[in-house]
Amino acid sequence: MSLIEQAKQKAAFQAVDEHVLPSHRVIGVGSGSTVVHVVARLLQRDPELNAKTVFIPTSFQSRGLLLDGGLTVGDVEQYPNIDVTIDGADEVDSQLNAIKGGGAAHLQEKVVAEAAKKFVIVADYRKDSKVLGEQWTKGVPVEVVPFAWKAVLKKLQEQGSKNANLRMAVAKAGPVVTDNGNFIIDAPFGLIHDPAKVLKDIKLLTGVVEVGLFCNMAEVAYFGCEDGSVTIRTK
Ligand SMILES: O=C(CO)[C@H](O)[C@H](O)COP(=O)(O)O
Repeated sequence: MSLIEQAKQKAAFQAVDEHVLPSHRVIGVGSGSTVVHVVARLLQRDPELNAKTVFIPTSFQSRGLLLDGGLTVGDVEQYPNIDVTIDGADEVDSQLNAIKGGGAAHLQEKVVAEAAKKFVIVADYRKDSKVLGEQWTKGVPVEVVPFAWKAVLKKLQEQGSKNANLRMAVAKAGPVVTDNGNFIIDAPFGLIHDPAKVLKDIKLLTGVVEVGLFCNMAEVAYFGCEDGSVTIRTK
C-alpha cells in the first residue's frame, strides 16, 4: 500500500473507532477513495451491531461499497436524523472549512452531513491547509442544472474566477454528469480567505444546485500523516 493510501487508512480507521459508537443506529457515509477505508473499518465491527444499523450513502459509489459489504442502506427521507457522518475532503483549512466535490458528489454529501449530529472529515496530509486554495487549485466544484451552465459560468467569471470551466468526462464524450443528472463547473478563486462569503455569493446564482464549500460544518478532521501518525483538528 502506498504512503498516501496508508495515511488515508489510518485517518479513516481512527475516525471510525472514535466516532462510530455502539449506540449509533444511523451512520452517514461519504464518497471517495478515503471513504473506502471507512467502510472497510465499519465492516470489521461486530456483525450484530452492523445488522442493527442503517447506513446512508452519499453517491452511487458509496452505496455500492455499503451494499457490497452486505450493510443495510437507507436515505435521508427515511432517516432525517443521522448520528454521525464520516466523509473525505479535497482540502480542509485551519477553521475546518472544506472544499468537497472532487468526486462530483458534494450535493448528497452536504445533505447527509447536515442531517448528522456530528460531521467528521477523514483525509491524508495533502489536504491539510491553513487557507483553502493553497493545495487544491482545481477550484470550487459547483453543481449546476445543465441548461444553466453557460450562464452560471459567465457569472462565476464575473465573480473573479477567470478560469472557471465545465468539468469534462474522461471515458465519455462531453461533460461529467453527476448522480443527480447535473453538470459540474470547477471555479478557482485563488486563496479563499472568506469561504462563507464565496459560498453565499455562488449559491445565490440562479441555476446553481450546490457549492462544494462546506463552511462551519465539520466538528473534527483526521489527517493521516506521512510518518504514520494521525493529526486531529477540532473546532
Ligand atoms: O468530496 C468528495 C467527493 O465529492 C470526496 O470526499 C473528495 O473528493 C475526497 O476524495 P478522496 O478521499 O478520494 O481524496
